[in-house]
Formats: sequence, C-alpha cells, structure tokens
Amino acid sequence: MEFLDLSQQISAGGTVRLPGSKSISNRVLLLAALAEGETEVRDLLASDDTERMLDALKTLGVGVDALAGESWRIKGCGGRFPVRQAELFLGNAGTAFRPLTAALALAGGDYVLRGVARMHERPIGDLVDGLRQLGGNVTYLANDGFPPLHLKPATIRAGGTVQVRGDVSSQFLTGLLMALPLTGETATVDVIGELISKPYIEITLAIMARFGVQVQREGWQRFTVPAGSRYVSPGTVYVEGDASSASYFLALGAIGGGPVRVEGVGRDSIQGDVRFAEALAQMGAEIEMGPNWMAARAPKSGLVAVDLDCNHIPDAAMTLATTALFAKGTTTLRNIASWRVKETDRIAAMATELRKLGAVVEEGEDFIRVTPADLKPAAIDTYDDHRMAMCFSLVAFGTPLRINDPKCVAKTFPDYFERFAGVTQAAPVVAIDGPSASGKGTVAARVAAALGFAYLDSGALYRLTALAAQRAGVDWADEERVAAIAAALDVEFLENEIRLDGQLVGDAIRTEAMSAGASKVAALPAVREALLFRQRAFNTKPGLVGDGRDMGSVIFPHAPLKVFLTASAEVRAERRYKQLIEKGLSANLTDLLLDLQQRDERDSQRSVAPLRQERDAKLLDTTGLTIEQAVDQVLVWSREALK
Ligand SMILES: Nc1ncnc2c1ncn2[C@@H]1O[C@H](COP(=O)(O)OP(=O)(O)O)[C@@H](O)[C@H]1O
Ligand SMILES: Nc1ccn([C@H]2C[C@H](O)[C@@H](COP(=O)(O)OP(=O)(O)O)O2)c(=O)n1
Repeated sequence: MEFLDLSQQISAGGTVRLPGSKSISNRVLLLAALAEGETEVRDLLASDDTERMLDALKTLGVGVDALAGESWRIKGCGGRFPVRQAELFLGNAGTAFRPLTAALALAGGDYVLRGVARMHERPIGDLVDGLRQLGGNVTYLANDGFPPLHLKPATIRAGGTVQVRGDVSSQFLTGLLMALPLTGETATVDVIGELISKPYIEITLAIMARFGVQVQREGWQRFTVPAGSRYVSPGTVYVEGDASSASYFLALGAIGGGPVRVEGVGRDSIQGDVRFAEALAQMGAEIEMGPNWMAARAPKSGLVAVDLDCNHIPDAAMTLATTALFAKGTTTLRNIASWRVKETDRIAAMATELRKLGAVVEEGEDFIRVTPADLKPAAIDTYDDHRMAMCFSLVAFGTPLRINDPKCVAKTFPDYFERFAGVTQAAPVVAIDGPSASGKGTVAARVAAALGFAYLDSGALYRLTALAAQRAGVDWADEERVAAIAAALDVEFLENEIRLDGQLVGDAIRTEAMSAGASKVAALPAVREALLFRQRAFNTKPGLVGDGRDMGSVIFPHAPLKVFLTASAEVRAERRYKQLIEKGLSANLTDLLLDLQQRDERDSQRSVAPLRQERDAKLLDTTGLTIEQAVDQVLVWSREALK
C-alpha cells in the first residue's frame, strides 16, 4: 500500500489557487452535452470524477475536445446522444453516475451503467423510483435499489408529477431536475420531507439557468420545468474554484497561524460550501472575504469548539471534524446522516481514524462529537475517500502521521499534497549520516541540545532490534521474524537512557557483538521498512536532529540540512576503543579497526539505504577536529539552513 508520511507542521501561510469545483464541473459538462450548440468550458476540474464524465460523454458520441489549460470544447447534441446503445463505467463518481442515470433514462436509448464495488453499495432507488414515475424503464442488474442499472427507452407521461424523497441525497433531485427538459413536457417534482444539502440544489438551478432553462420553484418543496424547455449553450462557461477544497486551506490558516488565502471562490460563489468559512469563524478564526477569494488566520486566543447543524455543508463539515482537534472543548457536528452513504461511511471512518490518534470520539446515526487530546502518531486509513485523506492532513499540526493511499485525493484534487506542502512549514530536520565512530551521536546530541530540538539516535533502533531478536532466540538473518520484532519493538527513549519492554537497556546495545548484529539486521529491507515510520514520528516541533546512515537519503529526504560526518578509519577505531574502555567494556584496537572496516563495507555495499554521502549533504571530516569544533561547524550550517 502506498503511503505519505507527514512531519509535524509548525505554521501555515500563503495563497492557493483552487482547482475547479467538482459539483459545478460535472453539471456543466452534462448540460453542455445536452445543449444545442458548442460550449467552451474553462477551468474545469481535472480529476477522476470529471474524467469519468468526459469518458462517458465520448462513449455517448458527444464531441469532446481538450483545449489549452483545463479548458474543453463540448459539442452539444441537443438532447439526443448520437450513440443509442452503450455500456458506461463510472468508477466511484457519484456526480457522474446520478445525473447520467437521470438523463440517459429519458434520452431514448439503451444503456448499462456500472461503477466500482463501492458505487454498487451506494443507494439509487429513490432516483430510479422518480424516473419510473416519469415513465422511465430502469432495471436493477444486481440488487434492488443499487447500481448497476439497465436503462431502456422511456414512455414519457405528459404533465407528470414526480415525488422524490428529499432526505437521502440531493444528487437525486439534481439528476431529476437536469433531466426534466428531456421529457419535452411540463414536469413537476414534489420533494417529500425535509430536503437535505439545499445549497447543492441552488448550484443545479443556477447552472440550468445559465443553459437557458428556468425552473419554477415553490420554496424547497416543488420544482416545475415548463414544457418546451431546452438547453442552449451560453458560449463560454467558467467553472468556479471548489469551495469544499477551499475548506482544507482555510482550516490550515485557522490552525497554523495564517493567513492562508484561497482564490477561485468567495462571497459571490454559488457553492454552499463557502459557508464553511462561517463555521470556522464560529470557532474563532479570523475570516476575510472578497468576491472570489477568502482568507483565514488563527485567533490569538486559540480556536474554540462548536455545536453545529452541518446539513448545509455536508462535505466541508468533515474538515471541521479534524479542525476540532485544535479547538478548546468538545465539538459536535449534527445532522450529517448523509455522511453514511458517501464514498465510505464517513461517520464510522472519521471516528475510527480519530480514535487512532488518541482523540475522544462519540458517534451516532447522524452526528459526531470530537474532544481533543494529546495526539499520538498513527497510520490513517482513507477508505478510497479523497476527503478523508485531505481532512487528516490537518492533523499534522498536532503530530507526525502516516496517510495511507494518499493518491485517493485524485478524485477531486490530484495535487492536494503538493499544495499542502506549498503553504505549510514542517518542523525542520538536521540529518547527520556517516560511518561508525565518526562522532555522529556525540555531535548530533549536542547540536540538538543547542537548538532545543529532539534527538533521534537511529542506530539505537537497529541495535535494539538486534538485541530483542537475540533475546527472542531469532536468528539475525531471519528477515521476516526480525522485521516482525522491529515492528513491535516496545521502546521508550528517555533523557540518557532507553527502555526496551519496560526495562532499562544500559550498555547492552553498545557491545561490539551488538554493533555487528545491528549492522546485519540493518541490511534487511523488511527491517528498514518496519522502522521507517517509527523514525519519522520523531520529526516533531520545534525540530529534530537525527543521526545514522540514511537520515538524509531515505528517512528525511527533505531535511533542510544534511551533514556527512566522517574521519579516517584509524582515528575512528581509536575513538571507539577509548569509548569502550571508558565504559568498562573489553576491547582490542586491532580487532576494532578490522570490525569497523568490515562494518563500513557492509553498510556501504548493501542494496537498501547504503551508507554514502548524498549529493546535497555537506561533508565534515572530523579527523583533525575536536568535538567542539565539529559541533560549532554543524551549528553554523544549521543556523544558515533554518533561517
Ligand atoms: N571530532 C571529534 N574529535 C574527537 N573525538 C570525537 C570527535 N567526535 C566524537 N568523538 C569521540 O568519538 C567517540 C565516538 O563517537 P560517537 O558519537 O559515538 O560516533 P558515532 O555515533 O558516529 O558512532 C566518542 O567517544 C566521542 O567522544
Ligand atoms: N540510520 C541507520 C543507523 C544505523 N544503521 C546500522 C548501521 C550500523 O552498522 C548499525 C549501528 O548503528 P550506530 O549508528 O549505532 O553505529 P555506530 O555508533 O556508528 O557504530 O546500524 C543503519 O543502517 N541505518
């Protein structure tokens, strides 16, 4: 499984130009395809969801041409798709599946619509019932109420009234409304019960109007499309930035200092999720807004918890769940039952993953309640849900963490994590690598103390693994079992001591036998993999100095300062000899030199993370230097690099 490890973040600030809105992009594409005339769609979101829609339209015979940038020319088919029989695969794209179901059910052809397994678990029965009331001929190919679907030509009933439940997914109503003009008749939709996610219906009505169809409405209960309504291209359409995507960056500003400014959505937006900014303001964030931009910064007194009905911002509300980790008090997000039928059961997923970090979470059928706690590093699962991945990136302000399957953000925001990195500053790392007894540990510990940073003695982890394996009677060459031991190591780093399985280890890991053992287990790829996140989890505020063999190359490749510390083999052997004798351990200088040369050889020649000077590492040869001189040089470089 792919993953992304995030260091703890220190601050956030800057400007982000948002990708196009997913909701607007797919609605505009469908209406442009159904319209008379050509439409140029500018600033379209480039993502999985829009790709599914574009592919579907191509399959249906619609002329789709990519122009420069994220612009497309769509040759409208005037309500009649050229291809009358087709099978469409729509992945996990709800914003493609629902409206296409509605449009194709009334478009007079014979179509099969499929998606990924999760899509086949997401209900569509209420939409199908609505289409059947209009005369649609829809069959379920697997389970009643769920995709895949088979659509055959409808027998349209004149002057029909459709009843559709409003409390399931507003995408059903959106789909129906957008398809109604295809009947050619006057058609009315009555919404039964409370309509959820109303702002999404506003988007639908606004875009239909842009394509020349005025929906007459009575509140949120009744919508009528007059006979003879037809879609006509408005020529050029600009897609607004995605307001849900804006929520992550506004939250970053509110948590990480800010200001973080997003461009592409603002006060004049037709997207309901811009109201996320109000929710953030209720938490204390300072918000500024212009017609097409918004900015957020942290309040001096810190964020505070809220108790909020989130029905109007179902997607952006997820961002509040992780923002709550940085607010004083318990946050309750209510009226979010729709989370349960999204890309995943988002209430369950959110609760499970927040608990991994140590947060206190209570969940109900339609609410979630989050109380902050001291956060601890964890590997977060994302459930093929882009919003899970993006929401949990905010957690990096509280603890380093691992995000599994980070590429799921491609659904709406393929370069999310690059943009995240662009407006955040991670806790810095000074990476010190080099051969045995070059002085890494001594120098690293003193530099860490001088800078007020944490210190990671990564070699100790390999030594501890070797020791734990020996104690468990596991051969150092048994990769699988040694890796399992490394993954399960119960260690605690104290000021000047290490506890393994609750007991102080003392010099048991410093013997030459354990040096050799460490070098052997360190050559096993599975062992290195097992220790990777454990090492990165040390990268907390205000910063870290790490020493080892691969700090700069593998563990912290983005470290602002990398040092390669070395000295002649003879000098290093002498240093190690003195060190061992001082500790009261037995040693022989000739053997030590030989051991050290063998170990250098093994550490340099192994296939994974070999010992070598990185191209961007500064070389420091300590053969003729005192400890103080070596420390001073690294401190000079650190102050330059961390400015
Ligand atoms: N620049 C230096 N000059 C002299 N002795 C040093 C220097 N750096 C380190 N030492 C000594 O060498 C020994 C080995 O250093 P250590 O930090 O354990 O190396 P490493 O972590 O690279 O194996 C220590 O006893 C340390 O005091
Ligand atoms: N980041 C690291 C740290 C240590 N190792 C390996 C290589 C060394 O032979 C052993 C022991 O490392 P350690 O830094 O404690 O050893 P020295 O003090 O330099 O002799 O672990 C590694 O492969 N990668």
